Amino acid sequence: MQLTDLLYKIPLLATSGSMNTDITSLTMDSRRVGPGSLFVAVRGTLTDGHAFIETAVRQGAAAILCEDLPDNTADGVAYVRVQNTPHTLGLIAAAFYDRPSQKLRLVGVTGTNGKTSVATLLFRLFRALGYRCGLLSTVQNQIDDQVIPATHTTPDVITTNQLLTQMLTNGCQYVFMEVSSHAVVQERIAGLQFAGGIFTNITHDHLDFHGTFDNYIRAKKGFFDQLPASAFALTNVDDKRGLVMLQNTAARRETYSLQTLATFKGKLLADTLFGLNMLVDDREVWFKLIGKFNAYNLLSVYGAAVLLGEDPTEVLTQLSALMPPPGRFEQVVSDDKIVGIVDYAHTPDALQNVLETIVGLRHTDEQDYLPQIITVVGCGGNRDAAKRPIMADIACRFSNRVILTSDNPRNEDPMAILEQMQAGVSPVDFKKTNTIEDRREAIQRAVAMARPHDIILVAGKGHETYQEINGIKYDFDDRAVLRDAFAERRNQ
Ligand SMILES: CC(=O)N[C@H]1[C@@H](OP(=O)(O)OP(=O)(O)OC[C@H]2O[C@@H](n3ccc(=O)[nH]c3=O)[C@H](O)[C@@H]2O)O[C@H](CO)[C@@H](O)[C@@H]1O[C@H](C)C(=O)N[C@@H](C)C(=O)N[C@H](CCC(=O)O)C(=O)O
Ligand SMILES: Nc1ncnc2c1ncn2[C@@H]1O[C@H](COP(=O)(O)OP(=O)(O)OP(=O)(O)O)[C@@H](O)[C@H]1O
Ligand SMILES: N[C@H](CCC[C@H](N)C(=O)O)C(=O)O
Ligand SMILES: [Mg+2]
Repeated sequence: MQLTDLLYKIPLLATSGSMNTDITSLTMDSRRVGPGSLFVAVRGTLTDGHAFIETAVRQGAAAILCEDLPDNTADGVAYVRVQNTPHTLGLIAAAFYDRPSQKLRLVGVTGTNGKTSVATLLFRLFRALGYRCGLLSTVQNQIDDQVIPATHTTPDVITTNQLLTQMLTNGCQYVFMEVSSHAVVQERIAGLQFAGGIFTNITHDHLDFHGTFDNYIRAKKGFFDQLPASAFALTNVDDKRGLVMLQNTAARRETYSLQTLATFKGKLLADTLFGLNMLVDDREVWFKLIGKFNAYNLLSVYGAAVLLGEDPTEVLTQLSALMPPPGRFEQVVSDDKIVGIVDYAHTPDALQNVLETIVGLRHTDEQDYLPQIITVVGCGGNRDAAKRPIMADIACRFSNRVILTSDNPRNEDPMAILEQMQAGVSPVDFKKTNTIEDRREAIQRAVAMARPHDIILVAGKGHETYQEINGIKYDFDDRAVLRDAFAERRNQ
């Protein structure tokens, strides 16, 4: 495609070289530049892509898109200066791939917690309703049955356009994707046309990246600000910031709630270890998911499906048969009835929700013995440090025993992270905590201390199948470790 076609309608600040150059690939990473590439220089958090313009030229780049032109330009290479390269990249990627997002119905889900759950449920629901579908999520990307590993919650905008193109080729009519706050700020959704947007909730997370909670709210709201008038914007009005999200959107405003008047109204009747019983728009339904937070997730999925034109009764029938996504309240039960729960709760709010759910379920158990709750939890390295003491405190408040351990230390010292977690534990709670840096040992210890009917929550990693330490991802799966520990207990 010619550079001039890619730049159609894009405000240019300066150009040099021929705009009729043929562009055969797009990239924002100099290491991927080849002959015919358009290299887009993006200022990142670690380095500045502008520093790699010369490298890109040496590797055969046909054109450079940047915010600052280099002092020396090379002959035969086109240079284009724009105000905002990541945003422009989104527009160019859409043009380069012939606007796949406009040819199918793309629905985005944003919020601190619940994005994967809602996007995955929508994907499974629409497949059950007979459509071919695509999914872009933290756990994995999917084109019908074909699984494509995911590296981010929201891929970069080039990858997204490539995947959408593949989805179109495979006949997908609907695509459901998670929209992380990082992605909004880094313009990873620029140029995508959404048919709908869903807001789940907003609580403490990622303050390392956004700086303040207000910036974090603004980032999430940025998704709704860019929705077109043809889209729907479906928000959770029970969340304090639910309506703020829709303040400036051009999209049709719709709401869901378990507490007040809304377009889609739910009422929780029962929350058990076997599932949720709810009234959804006055119809009584049993779902296989557990926990009040999932009542919200289900209600938003139902609302979105109805807004996309599906029959409410059919939607509820199919939805009631769906299982939770991997690593979300996933149960591993021992022969002697210790209940292991692996959950991706990696924020204070998620941890509290899951533990409140477990406390509630525990009381429904008809044993003489009140089961104990043992929580194994850690916090990721190179991520929001402010949540560490808070999560440790929450774990203690809702559990009988807590084992603090590692969760993807990345490039940080695991013991330093654990000390920051310990700082959140009150002196009274301290005696119920242990700190075991090695996550496998921590889970084994929890299993050793449990009695039949006790509940072990292993929080933070959910579906993850690795533990990342100093840039290396070692095989690690909470579910497998729990299963092994249960098997060992049986053999003793
Ligand atoms: C903090 C963050 O979001 N970082 C992302 C960002 O990296 P960055 O801004 O630090 O990039 P950089 O390394 O400074 O490089 C700047 C530019 O120079 C380019 N470069 C760099 C080196 C080189 O030799 N040549 C070159 O051209 C890079 O390709 C980049 O375009 O842009 C990169 C390229 O797209 C991403 O891979 C990277 O994700 C990192 C790996 C990451 O861990 N991100 C997490 C925090 C994230 O995005 N998480 C959210 C989910 C959060 C949630 O739970 O809600 C997600 O959407 O996954
Ligand atoms: N609607 C919700 N409200 C609060 N907590 C939730 C909700 N849905 C799920 N959770 C909790 O948050 C955890 C993560 O859920 P999920 O993976 O769906 O969120 P996410 O927004 O995709 O997370 P990420 O930002 O890592 O992509 C779950 O394991 C559960 O503990
Ligand atoms: N999407 C989140 C996932 C965190 C999961 C947790 N296991 C961790 O590694 O901190 C992030 O990248 O911040
Ligand atoms: Mg997710």
